[in-house]
Amino acid sequence: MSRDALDRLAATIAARRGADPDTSWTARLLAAGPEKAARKFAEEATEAVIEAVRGDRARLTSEAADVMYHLLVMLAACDVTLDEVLEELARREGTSGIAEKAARPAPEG
Ligand SMILES: N=c1c2ncn([C@@H]3O[C@H](COP(=O)(O)OP(=O)(O)OP(=O)(O)O)[C@@H](O)[C@H]3O)c2ncn1[C@@H]1O[C@H](COP(=O)(O)O)[C@@H](O)[C@H]1O
Repeated sequence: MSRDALDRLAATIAARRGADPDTSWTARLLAAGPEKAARKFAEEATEAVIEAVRGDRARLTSEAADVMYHLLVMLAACDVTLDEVLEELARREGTSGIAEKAARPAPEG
């Protein structure tokens, strides 16, 4: 999926806020709140993990698409934009993963 396609999907998800939950899965998830979206993301991630461990490439590809879609819905439910996530990835470019981990903000609460 190109960056354009990812942007279009994020825009579609944002536009579904307040849409009819009977006709839009995205609207249904957003109306249910961040916890539902987060649980659905975790469920889809687990399904992707299972396919990765099983080594089923085609099913992993399909589950990974579900994961990416549900990640975007969870971010939207939490008012975090795709641009913010991509900016964070860009900020990390060229730094080692070990140094980056040490510099991460501590979790709130
Ligand atoms: N990429 C997706 C996408 N991937 C998965 N899903 C939906 O995610 C849902 C969850 O899948 P499950 O198999 O877990 O469904 P389920 O078991 O019935 O759900 P639960 O009972 O567990 O809650 C299904 O209804 C899938 O259709 C998606 N729904 C929407 N999109 C994209 O979002 C756009 C807008 O969709 P709507 O909001 O539905 O108009 C679409 O055009 C697509 O581009």
